[in-house]
Amino acid sequence: MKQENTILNKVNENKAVSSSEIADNDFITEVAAENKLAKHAIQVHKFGGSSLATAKCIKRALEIIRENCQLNDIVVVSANGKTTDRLFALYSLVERTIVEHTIQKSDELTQAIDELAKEQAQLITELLNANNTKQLLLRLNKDIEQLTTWLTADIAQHHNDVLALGEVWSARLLSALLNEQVCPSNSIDSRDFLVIDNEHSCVVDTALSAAQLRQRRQFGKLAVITGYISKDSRGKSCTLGRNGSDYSATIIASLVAAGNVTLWTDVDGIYSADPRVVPSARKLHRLPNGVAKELGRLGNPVLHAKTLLPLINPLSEHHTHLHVASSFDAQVIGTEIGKFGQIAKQELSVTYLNDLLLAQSVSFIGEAAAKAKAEFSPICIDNQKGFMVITQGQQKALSDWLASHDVEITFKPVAIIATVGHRVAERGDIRARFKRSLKAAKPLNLVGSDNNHSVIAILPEPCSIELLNTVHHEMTKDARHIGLVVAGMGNIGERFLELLPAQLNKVYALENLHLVGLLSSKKALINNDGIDVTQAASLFAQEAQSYDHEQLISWLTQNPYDELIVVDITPSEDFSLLYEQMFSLGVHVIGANKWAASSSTAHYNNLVNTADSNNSLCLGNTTVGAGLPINYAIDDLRQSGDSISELSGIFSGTLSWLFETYDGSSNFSELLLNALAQGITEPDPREDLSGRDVQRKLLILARKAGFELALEDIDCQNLVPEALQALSTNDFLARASELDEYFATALSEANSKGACIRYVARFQHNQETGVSAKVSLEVLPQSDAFANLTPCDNIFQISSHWYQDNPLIIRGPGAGRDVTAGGLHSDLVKICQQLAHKQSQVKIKGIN
Ligand SMILES: NC(=O)C1=CN([C@@H]2O[C@H](COP(=O)(O)OP(=O)(O)OC[C@H]3O[C@@H](n4cnc5c(N)ncnc54)[C@H](O)[C@@H]3O)[C@@H](O)[C@H]2O)C=CC1
Ligand SMILES: N[C@@H](CC=O)C(=O)O
Repeated sequence: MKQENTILNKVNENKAVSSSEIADNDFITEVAAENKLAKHAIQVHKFGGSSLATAKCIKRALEIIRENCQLNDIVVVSANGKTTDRLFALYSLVERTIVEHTIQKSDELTQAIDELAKEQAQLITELLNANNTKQLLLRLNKDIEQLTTWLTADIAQHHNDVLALGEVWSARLLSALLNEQVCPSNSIDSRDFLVIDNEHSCVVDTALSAAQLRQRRQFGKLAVITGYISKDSRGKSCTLGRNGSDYSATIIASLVAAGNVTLWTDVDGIYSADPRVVPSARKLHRLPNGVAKELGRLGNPVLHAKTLLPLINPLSEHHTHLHVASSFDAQVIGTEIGKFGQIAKQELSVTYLNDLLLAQSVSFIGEAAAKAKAEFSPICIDNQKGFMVITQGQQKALSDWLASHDVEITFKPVAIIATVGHRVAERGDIRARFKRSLKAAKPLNLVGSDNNHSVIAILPEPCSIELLNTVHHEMTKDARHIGLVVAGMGNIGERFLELLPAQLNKVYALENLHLVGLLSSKKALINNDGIDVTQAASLFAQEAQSYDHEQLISWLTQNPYDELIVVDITPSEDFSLLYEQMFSLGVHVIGANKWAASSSTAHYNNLVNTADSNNSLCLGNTTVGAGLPINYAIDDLRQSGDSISELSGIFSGTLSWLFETYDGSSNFSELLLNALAQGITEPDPREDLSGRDVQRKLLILARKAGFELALEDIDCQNLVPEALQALSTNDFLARASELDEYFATALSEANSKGACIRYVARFQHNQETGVSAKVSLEVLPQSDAFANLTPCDNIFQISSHWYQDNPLIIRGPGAGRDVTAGGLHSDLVKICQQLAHKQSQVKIKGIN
């Protein structure tokens, strides 16, 4: 942020521009719209041709700009839709006309120019108000006259001037529309500042270009700059070649040291293989710079190696992140390219190139190979075996070059398929897996790239879609990255985190799980590169920052993982109210928190439906019985076709401990404080004593058993006297001795009958009488199954169609740090196992 501010100041210092320059470069509308832009960080946004193809697309781009830009940002545009192709076609037509001397072709030319002009005019009239339409149509007519002159009089001189018109029109139109509807804006022709040495090497004169750009930008106006074009030092128009607009955007970003470049395009990110032909391709949310560059070099359809060049400067302190996002669905998170840590470095992808040549010569062996490499930048080279792989377009130049050295060369048609990832060529396991997956294709050779970010297999035949799918499957089958966020770092949360490192080491299903977020009620530590699990608590203590729920949801929306699991170990109703948003984002939730599962019927049903419709998984086994498998047992009976008629037992570890231990020898309140200190009560022990905790648990189990019930349908005996109910937790604890008399009396009355007191939950369903449910203090004979538990144990008794005469009983510790944290880990493993079988769903707007 600091850096961005510095740059803004520099731009402002240099804002002195002569009035004639403004008039030349600025489209002035009668009243500029007041600034309605939302964000505040320097960014470059580039819109590709498909994102500006129609009036509808342009309006969508306008919306994206409104939501994502500030005035000092820069918008770079390609020509609208297929305008550049049409300009190319015009040029070729003229060339043919000249060669063939045909009059007929010149009619065709006039018609083609008319069509092009009409198309532009239509965009202008559809989008702009009457006055701006008039002005832009006048300028378009002038350009068309100029185009006709170039094409008919001096064509050879003006090849690039002709091609440049597409971007000029596009920038002018978007800038005018912004002026009308969003913010003050000016369009800039990049030939007015961007200077390169020549079209072939495209080396930018950085100092001159940056200085000229500073002069062209106007303070308080959003600059819309033409992509694709530039000029050489003699002032001649140049283009930046295929996908030149992306390259323009990154050059411009480097000139202004922008923090971000977003390429708004028709696909929603970079995938682990071309998703048009590999249905199981996964979106790569974060790609390290070097890996992205290698992908571009080896045929990725979205990325081009040149695009990344201006952003990768190992000597520079400044790092610009590149995003690829879909202008057709701006809410979908795309791919971010930049400097990332370990998780992003584990990503693997597969790419291929057909129609290549394997060139063999002694000139490619040993030290001599270096010259050939410098001259031709081959796709790969093996200087031991003396071959390199080049494009067909390089064949003639390479033959000529070797002929001049009087050396022989042979060429053989080949294709390549490569696995790309951070330093994969150094990893024996990946090479071996890649080799195995290629067995049927009989590769001629396997070569590691110079930067080690790819292993390239040279194929004797073109790479088939089938082979691409097979290799992709093998290389990425276990590569789903799962992010883990832990909310609540109290009694149970702390233990959960202590157990995490060992779990990650020994449980295979957790292989791709990364701890990425820790939350308490006030602070959050989020790290997309992963939090060291062995130091989670201390890192949280040192680095966590204040946050609010809006920020949390915004991060959850943008999270870069294939799957995200939130483990809710809070007692907070507020936090449980976020579940619906989490589910609608496809986030999975594991809860020890009972609020959501025992909320109102409408809210609960809505949560279940939202989770279902978004394929979100939700497990909450520890909400009842801590680690005991009671939720699972009920689920299993129900899913297997059994029907449950009765559920009863001791559902509270706290109350079990208290009543099993309480024999009158010490005060009830002393035991209560003792239980609190052991961590077996709820954070506020009145949640236990009021019966509410047991009431919630009975509701959760009854719902699991398939009954539609609400909390109010369960009678609940509150053991907290009215006078203590409304106090703060601390005040309640200070006055806990006021509980003693009631329990002393209840105990002595029960004992006088040879009985004991226990807090019992009972649910019954009967065809005739319907449902009855209550939680209360009962006097039980000492021989009762619920009367003789180890303190803190829970007991669950289930009667069902299958368990009629002899009920199913589950008994064991129902509260406590270890068993609850263990139960949460068990849920975590289950979710990860289920996610391992989940197919990723590829979403590509604009392609399918
Ligand atoms: N203690 C036990 O044996 C069992 C507890 N549970 C449940 O586990 C949960 C946690 O219990 P304990 O660890 O004993 O509580 P605790 O009070 O020791 O810890 C709760 C933690 O949650 C955090 N927190 C509170 N509100 C939050 C919010 N809105 N966002 C993020 N963090 C928030 C607090 O900062 C605190 O670190 C409770 O819901 C409890 O019912 C479930 C089964 C057994
Ligand atoms: N206080 C609860 C803890 C778990 O939910 C209990 O006693 O069971």
